[in-house]
Amino acid sequence: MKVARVEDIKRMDELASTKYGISQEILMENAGASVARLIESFADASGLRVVVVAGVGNNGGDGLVAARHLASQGADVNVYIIGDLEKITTLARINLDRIMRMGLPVEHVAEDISGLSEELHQADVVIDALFGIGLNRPVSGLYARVIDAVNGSGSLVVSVDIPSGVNGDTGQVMGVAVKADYTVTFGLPKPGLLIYPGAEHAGEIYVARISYPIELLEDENLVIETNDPVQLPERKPDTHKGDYGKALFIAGSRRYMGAPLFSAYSFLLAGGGYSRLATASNIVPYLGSKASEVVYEPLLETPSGSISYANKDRLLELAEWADIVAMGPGLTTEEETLRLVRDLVPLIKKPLILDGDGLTAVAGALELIKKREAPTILTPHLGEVSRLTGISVERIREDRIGFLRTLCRELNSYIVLKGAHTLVGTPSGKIYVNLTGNPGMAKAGSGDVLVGVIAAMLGLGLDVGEATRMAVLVHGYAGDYVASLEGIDGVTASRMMRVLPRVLRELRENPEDFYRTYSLQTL
Ligand SMILES: NC(=O)C1=CN([C@@H]2O[C@H](COP(=O)(O)OP(=O)(O)OC[C@H]3O[C@@H](n4cnc5c(N)ncnc54)[C@H](O)[C@@H]3O)[C@@H](O)[C@H]2O)[C@@H](O)CC1
Ligand SMILES: [K+]
Repeated sequence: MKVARVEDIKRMDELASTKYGISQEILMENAGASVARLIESFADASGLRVVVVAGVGNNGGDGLVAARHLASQGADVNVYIIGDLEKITTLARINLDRIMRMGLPVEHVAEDISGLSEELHQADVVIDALFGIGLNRPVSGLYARVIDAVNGSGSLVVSVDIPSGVNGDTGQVMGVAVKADYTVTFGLPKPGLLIYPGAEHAGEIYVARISYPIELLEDENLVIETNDPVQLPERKPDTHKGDYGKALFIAGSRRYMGAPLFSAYSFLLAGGGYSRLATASNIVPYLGSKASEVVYEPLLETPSGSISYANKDRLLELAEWADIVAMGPGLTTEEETLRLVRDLVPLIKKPLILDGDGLTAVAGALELIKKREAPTILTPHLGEVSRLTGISVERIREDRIGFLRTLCRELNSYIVLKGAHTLVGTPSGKIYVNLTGNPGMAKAGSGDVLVGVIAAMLGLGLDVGEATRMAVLVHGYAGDYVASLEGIDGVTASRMMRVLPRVLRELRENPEDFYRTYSLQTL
């Protein structure tokens, strides 16, 4: 499903009216009605005690429409307007007038919120229509007190479009924000509902289409979407291992034996054809006993046991042989090895996945990546991308999507920005918000599995963008599967690796299950 930023919604809104004659008033009516419909789907409206907390913008207008619909179903609705009535929008004013003529109790709250607080406690359902995507500054004063009162009410909270106080584009909490049980969002989901901390405030998300034409909902200009599965290429009968990718992993050291194993073996378990692991010679016997399907290339070591610079020419030869190269897992940060990585990056003419210590190697030398002609895939978490770019984690968090779009273009790379939720960006400026995965995966080794899965998806024949995002989806799905078996604390790289084949089979044979679990619900 596409995801709409505030600027996208404004464009859709404009087009709905100019191109299709669907006025803002119709959209507001549908929006408010959909909120009422959701509430009616889980509670009998008759006698239901509903409190609507409305601002003076169009988000408040939606709340007033919901109030009217619920009242006409017999609900006991109380409306509180918060904000400067001089600034009320035309449509909110029209809808305020309607409910006043219907005799609904409406109170304007200017300072004292004790009456409102009392009502909030008594309510069965609170409709949060204070701010929507028009929020443009931090919340303070009366508004902050009202939001605190909503959060402290203990009543069920339904947010209109987005929890008030959450930034629609970035998911940042602008001072304080409503914690909703449900959010009904209009047209398309907003990035702020999918990115943390906004995602945590949104509760269960419902998308109400409010009669936007499909053409607008699927517009090519919408650059963000949820990461939905792409079709996995079939394994045809008349094929051999070379048809599923020849992958070269440059990984590992005497200190890190798991990382190379997880990468090189996950490649095979996720469907890849030929896995070759170039690694510190001392650890090859151990790795061979763990994964004998992998082909090993024992490399010369530095005295401390990481891959030495002397292997450069041999590694370039191997890269010539390979279809895909992955470099980084468990390499250590020994300067000699990092120098080797830096020198190899621009010379490798194949799609290159750079992870972990491979990313550390190029921090401060990003021109090496820019120079590459073959595709580059980077898989940093927030800390690594901060080191890579010199931009602080806090700054990146303020607008992950905007940051990632810029970086992908600047580095001409596909970038997986790990975290909740993981984002995948492409050089052309597309962003995919991944919805699989869980906090149990925040554990050593997890990223190494991802490297192998990306290589496998390339090996299966997906293009680079599809392979990267499908790998992220599969990886998270595997983490969720293990969590369902072992509990969230029991998610480990080796368990995830072992369930990769099952996850792929599910996606091939039973994709409906994926959609049932991960799709946003529509109203
Ligand atoms: N554009 C669309 O396609 C549709 C929009 N609709 C609704 O319209 C909403 C957007 O409406 P608006 O643009 O009027 O904006 P909002 O209703 O979200 O809020 C804007 C109002 O809040 C004030 N405000 C912003 N930040 C504040 C802060 N921190 N403290 C105090 N006041 C603050 C603004 O000055 C303005 O008065 C959407 O979220 C949605 O609920 C729906 O009616 C359906 C269609
Ligand atoms: K809201």
